[in-house]
Amino acid sequence: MSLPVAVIGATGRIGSEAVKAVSAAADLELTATLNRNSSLEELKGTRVAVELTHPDAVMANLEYCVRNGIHVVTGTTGWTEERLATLRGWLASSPGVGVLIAPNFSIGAVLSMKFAQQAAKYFETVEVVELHHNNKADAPSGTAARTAQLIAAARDAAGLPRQSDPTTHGLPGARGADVDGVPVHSVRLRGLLAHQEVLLGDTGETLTIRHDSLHHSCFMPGILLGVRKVVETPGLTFGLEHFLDL
Ligand SMILES: NC(=O)C1=CN([C@@H]2O[C@H](COP(=O)(O)OP(=O)(O)OC[C@H]3O[C@@H](n4cnc5c(N)ncnc54)[C@H](OP(=O)(O)O)[C@@H]3O)[C@@H](O)[C@H]2O)C=CC1
Ligand SMILES: O=C(O)C1=N[C@H](C(=O)O)C[C@H](O)C1
Repeated sequence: MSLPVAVIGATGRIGSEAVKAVSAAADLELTATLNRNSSLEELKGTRVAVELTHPDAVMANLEYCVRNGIHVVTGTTGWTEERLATLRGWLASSPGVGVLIAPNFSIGAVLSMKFAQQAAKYFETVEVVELHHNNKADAPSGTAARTAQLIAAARDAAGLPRQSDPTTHGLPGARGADVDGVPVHSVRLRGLLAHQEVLLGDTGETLTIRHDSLHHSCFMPGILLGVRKVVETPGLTFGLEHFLDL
């Protein structure tokens, strides 16, 4: 029997690709496609909602799904500790429901985050540069924020001090956003999709870990994996790496 799956944000750049991917999967049945004007009542009969909308919309969508026993796979950005705590509260009242939040569904991007995490303790300095299309609502990207958090945690665990910044003269923003002590720089450019470089430097050498998403199809294997796994994984899973054998 196929698994009933809906896509919320089905008219969007990634959502429209997800509609095609779910439709093409023999073990999944596309039951509903929702956009900004849809009623969440259309999710009736759905077991997994793929949620790909906007930081302003994601919380209401997740609250409805969790309260109605619908598992969720979301890639929407804008997560804060406060939002995660609210979501955990809803999940505590619906213990059988699973939610996967994936800052990035692309396998290459997940690997690049892992590699950055592994390299972090060997370099005194590290900065993240993310580059995206010019219609993106959030900065830094969810992937860059997560990458910086993972790097910072790895540095802390290894006993490395916070990086010092010698800048005494500069314009606001010139050194990027500070994510747990890691500078993150955001570029928005027509023609790009999603790209990231982690730059690590120490005496006499640098290491650059770069990932490029060239088409939204790169996110689909991760979304489909998430849909199949989330039904058997109650509670909150943060990061696709937990569903991969890394
Ligand atoms: N985790 C990952 O791997 C990836 C995550 N993303 C994230 O996914 C999200 C969507 O990205 P993208 O597809 O580029 O965005 P788009 O703007 O192209 O699409 C957004 C979709 O969400 C709907 N939407 C927007 N606002 C609302 C709202 N207030 N209520 C309900 N629905 C709404 C839109 O409907 P309508 O057409 O009616 O406006 C549209 O279907 C972003 O947060 C992005 O960062 C993107 C790519 C990969
Ligand atoms: O908005 C996008 O396009 C993307 N958003 C996600 C993010 O913020 O990290 C994932 C990927 O970078 C594409």
